[in-house]
Amino acid sequence: MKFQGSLENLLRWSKSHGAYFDNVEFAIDRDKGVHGILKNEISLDEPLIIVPEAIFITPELAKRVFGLDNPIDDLSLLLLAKLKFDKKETLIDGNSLSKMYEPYIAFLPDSCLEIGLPSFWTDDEQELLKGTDAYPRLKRTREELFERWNSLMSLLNEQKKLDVVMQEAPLCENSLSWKSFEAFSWAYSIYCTRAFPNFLRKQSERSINGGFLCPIVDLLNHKNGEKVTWTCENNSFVFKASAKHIRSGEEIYNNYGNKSNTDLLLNYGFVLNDNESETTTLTLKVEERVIEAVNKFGLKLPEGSSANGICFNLSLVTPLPKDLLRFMGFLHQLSSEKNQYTLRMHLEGISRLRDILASRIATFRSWKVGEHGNINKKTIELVKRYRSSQKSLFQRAYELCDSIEKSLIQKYKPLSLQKALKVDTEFAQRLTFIFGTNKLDEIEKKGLSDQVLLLFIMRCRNLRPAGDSPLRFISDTYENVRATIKITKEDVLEYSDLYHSLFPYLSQKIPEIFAVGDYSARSMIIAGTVVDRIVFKRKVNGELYLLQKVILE
Ligand SMILES: C[S@@+](CC[C@H](N)C(=O)[O-])C[C@H]1O[C@@H](n2cnc3c(N)ncnc32)[C@H](O)[C@@H]1O
Repeated sequence: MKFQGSLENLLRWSKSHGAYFDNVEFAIDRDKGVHGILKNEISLDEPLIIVPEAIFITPELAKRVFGLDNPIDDLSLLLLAKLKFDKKETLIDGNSLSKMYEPYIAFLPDSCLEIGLPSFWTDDEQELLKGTDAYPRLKRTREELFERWNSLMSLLNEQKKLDVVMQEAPLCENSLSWKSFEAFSWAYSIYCTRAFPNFLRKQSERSINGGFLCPIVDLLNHKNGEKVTWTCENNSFVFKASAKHIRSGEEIYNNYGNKSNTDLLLNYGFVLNDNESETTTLTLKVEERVIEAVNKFGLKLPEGSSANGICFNLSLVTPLPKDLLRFMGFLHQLSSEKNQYTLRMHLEGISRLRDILASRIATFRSWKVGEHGNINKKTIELVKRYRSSQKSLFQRAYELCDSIEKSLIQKYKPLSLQKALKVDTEFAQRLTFIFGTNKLDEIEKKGLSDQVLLLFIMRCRNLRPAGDSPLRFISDTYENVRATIKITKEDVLEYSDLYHSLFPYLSQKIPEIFAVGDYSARSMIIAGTVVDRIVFKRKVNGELYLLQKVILE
């Protein structure tokens, strides 16, 4: 952290070039670093900070120094690295830029380590992020930066051998060569954490995604949702904050854009507690043919979806996107539901999604910091906060699965097996004889629910319920399956043991039920398909439902 002296020096320097911030005081503390505090309350449209263009560091300046025109940010980074690390003065039209910017450069954090972007953490520290959204992105950043630096060096005819080793955490000591990858990494970290978008200065060039450095305004910390305005007028950067909510003595925040903790962590090296803009990614993998079928079915998948992964974005506002729910439902479509999206698919999809979310949460819960390794304590704390905010989002999505499932059950009121058995008390009473209990929860605990369902479905068919009976749709579904099913050898093998464990024993012991109608092995196989088509098990309480086909919009 910088000392008060270098901050005062910077403030004096900026004022001598015409910067204005009379109602702002800048302070340094251990947790917040440098930050701005409101000295006097002012009216809403009064600027808090004005910085003249003369002290910006811009791509145009870099272009003039190097006499090159390409690529926009990389030359700016090189200029910054030159201003900090080059022992020789950087001159422009005979004037020394090094002297001009000395108070600003001297104030900036000295090393990548101090700036703290995860891309420059030690390998052991980076491993702490494994399994989060940040991990693959931070690996890419470092590699891309290395490529950018390499091409810049070729441009300057300074081509380094490609086997230059990327150091674990570039040290950025003052003795570094200004053209080194380490110096470039330092400049990148400074730009990443402090630069403003170029299009603010050149409104006509919105496509320019590079940045410029604007001293003083870059001393303000960030808060999501803070109402601030940035404008470039009369050759100056004008910063206004909605000072309505700020009292004198309180911190003035900037707003770097409402960002998720992954973005804040990777680009600024911190995270926010209770971040309202938090997002996370749920990546699901399916085969290419499934993706084709999903597209054909007309479901929208996130951009870039492929067999390598479909990345659904979960946010605090929308923890469970509709497209994700539909996709999960589609994965459980049966051939009898071709071109349809049914309540059963929807419930089954939600239930499976809940399992996936539960396993993500369990992975977050079981995460532990290894005992050894080159790891800074502050980094551990930061990663813990980041992981905890990501876990909360998965947790929220998980809880939402439960509440959506509950409201669907309340809305469509499907027939529970419990209720269905009340319609056929004769069958229900025999359950104690067959399974040792007629309590469904005990039967479920013994893992015998499937047998109850098969027997009950065969029974429903043999009962031939009347048109207005709540059990009628079960026998209708049975008939439907019977008319179309093609029984294979595998089906016979699958049900053989179970069938012979129950029959002819049941037909002999309870003939009033199991000797009336068709209780053949074939009938059990048909009932098995009926179970697939109509049964839904609510995992929260183990309750079994028999669903009539409901097609959802
Ligand atoms: C533009 S600078 C702001 C001034 C900075 N505090 C300093 O000491 O120079 C951005 C850096 O400030 C820190 N920062 C900004 N907002 C923060 C916040 N809300 N919580 C923690 N750190 C923050 C981060 O290190 C970030 O990379």
